Amino acid sequence: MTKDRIYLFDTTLRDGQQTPGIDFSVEDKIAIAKMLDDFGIDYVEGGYPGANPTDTEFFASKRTQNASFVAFGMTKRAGISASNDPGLAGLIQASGDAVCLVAKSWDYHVKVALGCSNEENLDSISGSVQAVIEAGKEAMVDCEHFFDGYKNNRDYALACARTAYEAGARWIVLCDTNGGAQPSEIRETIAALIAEGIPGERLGIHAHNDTGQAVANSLAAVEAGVRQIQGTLNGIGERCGNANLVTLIPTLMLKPHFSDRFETGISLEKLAELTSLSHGFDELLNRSPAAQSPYVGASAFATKAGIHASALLKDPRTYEHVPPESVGNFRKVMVSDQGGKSNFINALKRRGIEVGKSDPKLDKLIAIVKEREATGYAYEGADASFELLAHRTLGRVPEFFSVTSFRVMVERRFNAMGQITTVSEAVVKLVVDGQEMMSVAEGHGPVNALDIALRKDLGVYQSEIADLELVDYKVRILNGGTEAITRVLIESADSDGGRWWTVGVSDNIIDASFQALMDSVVFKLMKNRDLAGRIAAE
Ligand SMILES: CC(=O)SCCNC(=O)CCNC(=O)[C@H](O)C(C)(C)COP(=O)(O)OP(=O)(O)OC[C@H]1O[C@@H](n2cnc3c(N)ncnc32)[C@H](O)[C@@H]1OP(=O)(O)O
Ligand SMILES: CC(=O)C(=O)O
Repeated sequence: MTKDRIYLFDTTLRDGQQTPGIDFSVEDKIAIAKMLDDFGIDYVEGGYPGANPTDTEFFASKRTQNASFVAFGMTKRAGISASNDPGLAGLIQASGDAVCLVAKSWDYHVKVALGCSNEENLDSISGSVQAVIEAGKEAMVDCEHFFDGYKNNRDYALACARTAYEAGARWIVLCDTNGGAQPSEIRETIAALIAEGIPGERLGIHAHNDTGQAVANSLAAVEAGVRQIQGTLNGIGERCGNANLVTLIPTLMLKPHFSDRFETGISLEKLAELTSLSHGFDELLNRSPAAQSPYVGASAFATKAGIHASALLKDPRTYEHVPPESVGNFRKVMVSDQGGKSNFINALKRRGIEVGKSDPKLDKLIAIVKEREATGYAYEGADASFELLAHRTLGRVPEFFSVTSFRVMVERRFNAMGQITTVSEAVVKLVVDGQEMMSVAEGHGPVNALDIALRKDLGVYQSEIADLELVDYKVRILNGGTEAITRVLIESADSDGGRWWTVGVSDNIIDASFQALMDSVVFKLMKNRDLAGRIAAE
């Protein structure tokens, strides 16, 4: 059976740019356009040339090799011809293969926002589309507020779509601009439009997520007959965002309900890069990927529940709707107080630690983890501390060094210039190879001072930890008040590209930090000896 082609249109660089808090530079835009182009997106909408210096510079040359490069802008103003409208001229002259024109399709907006007659708006649509086509470019029209317009004045909304179609627009894109439409309304409206003679292969959908249904509305539109979907990476966009292409693409490609009938321009090999595309984009935005994102989140294929882990290990299909590797993600069976033996055996096996299901040491490890989690530890986010605990319980951690005591002082005083200054100093006493040593250090804060002192002189091990770096430090107060229990999580990295998390818990923040720092250093020494850190994918 031949499949219908679904065209994917990305508006990350245009509607995504309208997200509060997001402001791309030209360099960002170049990098994102390349990511989208390499991935196999059909249309990359780059922005609004002429609206601001960034977009104008971005459109100085074509920024995609395979994807169609699209300039966005509004239809010509009423009362002037297309050739006399400087805004439209700027769009047409900008580098790019296509122009996407935003046009009013709700008569209320024509009256209130444009202040012209309904006929003048229709004339702006046809005149602008014709001007784009005459310039040798593909024209498409984003019918703004189409679904609201259809509810309020069906005939006028249809007239706008028909005018764009008859003027030769390749795509007439139906926009749920305010994001309030429901899937059933989308389906019914599109069916009516197709019944009026505008074919589905010329229709697109642009859905906003104000009721959390942008993806559902886009899929409903496809079921109703549209063949172009507009959306953004990770669902960014104005207000609550746009339809998330990172969710839509795997649904179209992996769910038989869609994949039996439709195909996209993306290969299955590229689909396996989806998680890296999504996370790479978050990296560029300087934000952490959302753990619960469908398909690509760190939790998308994770389980803490013992019953789930047990079944997953027998056959992953028991608790997975698609194979994680199909989207470049991976299965994660975590250890926590929600886990049973299967979680632990699997987590240990991944780290190269074999233990039998009936080994009493396994029961002991599970009991320790559950007991510690009850007091505030969280091993699911502290892989290295879990691994060390497992090695210790199974009796396999060398005694590299021991800390006999530490002391941390924080002093607030006036400096020589008479300004108030806060100084942190730490003293650590430890025994390495039978030799007692003492290190003193000052730091930006008490934890920093302690870290520097601990790692200042580790005797024979000093050169081994030279490339150890602390890259993140998180503190969580587990119950209120100044005598609260504190959980500290530390992320460490080394020059091999290794990254690991350690945890400490105490009613004293310095003590909690010390535990996490100690685990980090010991883990590094174990890792250097290939005794830890050999984590295999599940
Ligand atoms: C639903 C959407 O997401 S549509 C995209 C929205 N995105 C943006 O607006 C981002 C980029 N926009 C901009 O930088 C500016 O709006 C510009 C540069 C395009 C225009 O700036 P200005 O000329 O100062 O106009 P301003 O932004 O104040 O108002 C928009 C004008 O366009 C008119 N207009 C709006 N939509 C259309 C349309 N589809 N066709 C013709 N004219 C339109 C409005 O009536 C208004 O005209 P007025 O100034 O005579 O009242
Ligand atoms: C065009 C557009 O972004 C909208 O109508 O939402």
